[in-house]
This record gives sequence, C-alpha cells and structure tokens, in this order.
Amino acid sequence: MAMRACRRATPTTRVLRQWTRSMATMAPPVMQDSTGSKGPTAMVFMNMGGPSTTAEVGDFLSRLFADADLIPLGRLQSYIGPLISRRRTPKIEKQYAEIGGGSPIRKWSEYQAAEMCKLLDNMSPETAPHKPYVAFRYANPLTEHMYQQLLEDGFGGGKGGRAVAFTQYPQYSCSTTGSSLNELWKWRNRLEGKRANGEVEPQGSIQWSVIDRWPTHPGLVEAFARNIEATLATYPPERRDDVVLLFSAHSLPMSVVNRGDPYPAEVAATVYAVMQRLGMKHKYRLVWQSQVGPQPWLGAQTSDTVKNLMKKGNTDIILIPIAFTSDHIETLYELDKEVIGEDAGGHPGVKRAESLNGNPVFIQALADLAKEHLHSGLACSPQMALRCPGCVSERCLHQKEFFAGQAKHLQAI
Ligand SMILES: C=CC1=C(C)c2cc3[nH]c(cc4nc(cc5[nH]c(cc1n2)c(C)c5CCC(=O)O)C(CCC(=O)O)=C4C)c(C)c3C=C
Ligand code: FES
Ligand SMILES: [Fe+2]
Repeated sequence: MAMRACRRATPTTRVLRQWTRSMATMAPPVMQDSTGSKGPTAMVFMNMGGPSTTAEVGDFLSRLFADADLIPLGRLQSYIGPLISRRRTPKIEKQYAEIGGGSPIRKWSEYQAAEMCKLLDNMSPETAPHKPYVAFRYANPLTEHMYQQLLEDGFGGGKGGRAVAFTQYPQYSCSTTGSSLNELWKWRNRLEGKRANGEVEPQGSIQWSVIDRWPTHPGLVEAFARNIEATLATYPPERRDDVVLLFSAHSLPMSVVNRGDPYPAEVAATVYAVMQRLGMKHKYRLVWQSQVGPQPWLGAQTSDTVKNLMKKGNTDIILIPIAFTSDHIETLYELDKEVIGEDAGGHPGVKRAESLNGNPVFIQALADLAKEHLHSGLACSPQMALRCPGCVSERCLHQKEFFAGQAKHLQAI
C-alpha cells in the first residue's frame, strides 16, 4: 500500500516525466558535430519565481524566508524563517487570489526562454541547438529540478556540455542574482561529478558561464522605451509633454545598500539610458516599492511619491516597473490595485506602462545578449568577481571563484 502511494505521480513528477519524454529525443552534448556546431547549449533562465497557484504560496514564502542571502536571520534562520512565512501566508494568499490565483512568472519565463532559443538557433548556428530551461529560487521549477533535468538530458555527468546561467534580473543584486548563483553552485556541487573521495570531478562536468547583468543593453532600453511611448500616446497631445515618468523598482533594505550592493546604481543606469533614448523630454524620478518588515529600506517609496505628486497637482503620471521583466504581484497587485487604484483614487491620469512579458523587441534583446555572450568567450562579467565591500559570506566567495574560474574551460567559437 505504502509502496503504491509512493509511486503515484504528483503533478510535479508528471510534468517532469512528460518533459523528460519530450527531451529524450535530444542528442547528447557533443563539443563539435559534423555541421561544426558546438551545441547543444543549455540556456538557463534564473529568477526568483512565484507561486503559480495560491496553494503554492506557503512553500514559496517558506523557501524565501529560509534564504540567508535574501533575509539573513543568523543562527535562528531555521526557526524564525518558518514562523514569519507561516504568519505571512494568509495575507499573501489573498493578494495572489486577487491577481487571478497565482503569479504569471512561470508562464512568462518559459515562453521567453523558448522563444529566445528559437531565435538563437538561427542567429548562432555555431552553438545550436539551444535548449531552454527555467530555474527558480523559491518556486517550481526549482534549481535542483532544473539541474537534474540537465543531467537527464545528457549534459554533464561525465559527458560535458555547455550551459549558460542567464539571470532574468537585468540589474545585479546579491539578494537576487547572487542568491540564484549561490543556489546553482550548491546544486552543481551536490549533483555533479563527485568522486568517491568527495572531490568534484572537473572533467565531463557542465561548463558554465553566466550572463550576470545587462542593465543598459540597447535592446532592453528599446523595449522599455517603446512601452513608455505607447502609454504616453494614450494622453491627449496637449498634456503629453507634462506627464511625469515614475520608474519603480523593488527596494532594498539599507543594510544591503550599505554593504555595497550594486543594484541601486545599476537600476539608476537603466533609468538614465531609457531617459536618454526618450530624448530627456520628460520629468522623471526613480522610486522604490515593496518594502517588507520594520527595518529601514531605500526610498523614496513609490506609493508616497504618487500621493505627493498628486497633492502638488501632477495628476498625469506613468509608473514604469524597471527592475523586473514580466508581470508579478508587485505590478499586478501593488502598483495596479494599491498605488493606482487606492493611493491615486483611481485617477485616470495615473497609468502603468506594460511589463515586457512577451514583447518581441524584448525577446530579440534576450537573443542578441545571449549571442554576444556565447561568442565572447567570457565566463561572467569582470564586475561579478568583485565582492561587496561589506560581504562576509563564504558562499559568495566560493561561488564567484567557481563561476569566474570556468573561463579556463570555455572554448572559443
Ligand atoms: C529586482 C527585484 C527584487 C529585489 C531586489 C528583491 C529584494 C528583496 N525582496 C525581499 C523580500 C520579499 N520579496 C518578495 C516577493 C517578491 N520580490 C520580488 C523581486 C525582488 N525582490 C518579486 C518579483 C516578488 C514577487 C514574486 C511574484 O510572485 O510575483 C516577498 C514575498 C511577498 C511578501 O511577503 O511580501 C518578500 C518577503 C527582500 C528582503 C529583498 C532584499 C533583501
Ligand atoms: S553580499 Fe555581495 S558579494 Fe557577498
Ligand atoms: Fe522581493
């Protein structure tokens, strides 16, 4: 009886089995085939993920509050983390219920990765075929499942093969991309090429490289600019030039900012590049949203800013989510329902630019960026090797050494 219960497929295992079957026809990694291609190349989209259904909110939050790279709770992490996540679950479940019952991050990530790979197969035959994977930090498909899938698909496990960890956060923060890379590095060590004596086998394991940041990539800037222009076009021409552009990014605790995290500077770089592309024709500000808990966070807060601007008579405002590439609870609930709906009193002049989601200009940008990376021979950006001035994390140290050290295994194309 117990055996039968164990064998019954859960929705997750069913999806994994179907996926495994569909991937079974894939050729195992070869370094050079008769067409001269060095593919297949695994393109792994890394992001935090979100609960696809309200039933997954509890697990999502418990993983999130267990992550010491995001929320460091010291030696009490494994005790306090679950307490906070359990207390927070009902409130967050309600928010996901209000945006249609779950986060669309998985749908968009899988679509973006698959569409980018189709473009890349034409643009970079030298590294084709490109195989899309998604690795989430706190929701399915989790990093460990993605890694197991890579091995089942014939990458690594003594056979080698090339994989690119492509962060879907355009701006680098140690709490986001850094955490995903620490997780990837952890599972790489657990799942790949351990010898009996515990040493990691360098031969025949996956050759990793990382696209770790892309805050001012011209394609990204173009995609943001076009969405802003489309929203500007909805205002009467005589009001258009006076619309205030309010770029909104997820905030960081001041403790993270003061540790020297690169994210605030990189978000500001994106904003400036978009403003330059728009000809610097509008008033604008970069503001910060989604603060959690009692400690000080980077401001000014998005919701306060909208209220203050409106008090001062600026009632034509476009909110632009600038640090995330698809819709999620922060755009669909916090901006659309709380800021635009309640704080702005539903004023028709306060609008939001669409998220990048399935925008073809954005998907092309992802492909351009991936091609540039694959042909660069770089393991990661030079910037990734430098730790935050205030970093004391051994995980960061070893993870950065590992990924930067992959340069010696990468072959020129
Ligand atoms: C660039 C994006 C993000 C940064 C930087 C970021 C930092 C950060 N976040 C928390 C705490 C929480 N974040 C939560 C949800 C959440 N965070 C982001 C993005 C960034 N976070 C997104 C897109 C989401 C929602 C995902 C979705 O399903 O749509 C949550 C959970 C929700 C809640 O309880 O309010 C927490 C908690 C910290 C502490 C932090 C920096 C250190
Ligand atoms: S916290 Fe930034 S490198 Fe460790
Ligand atoms: Fe967050």
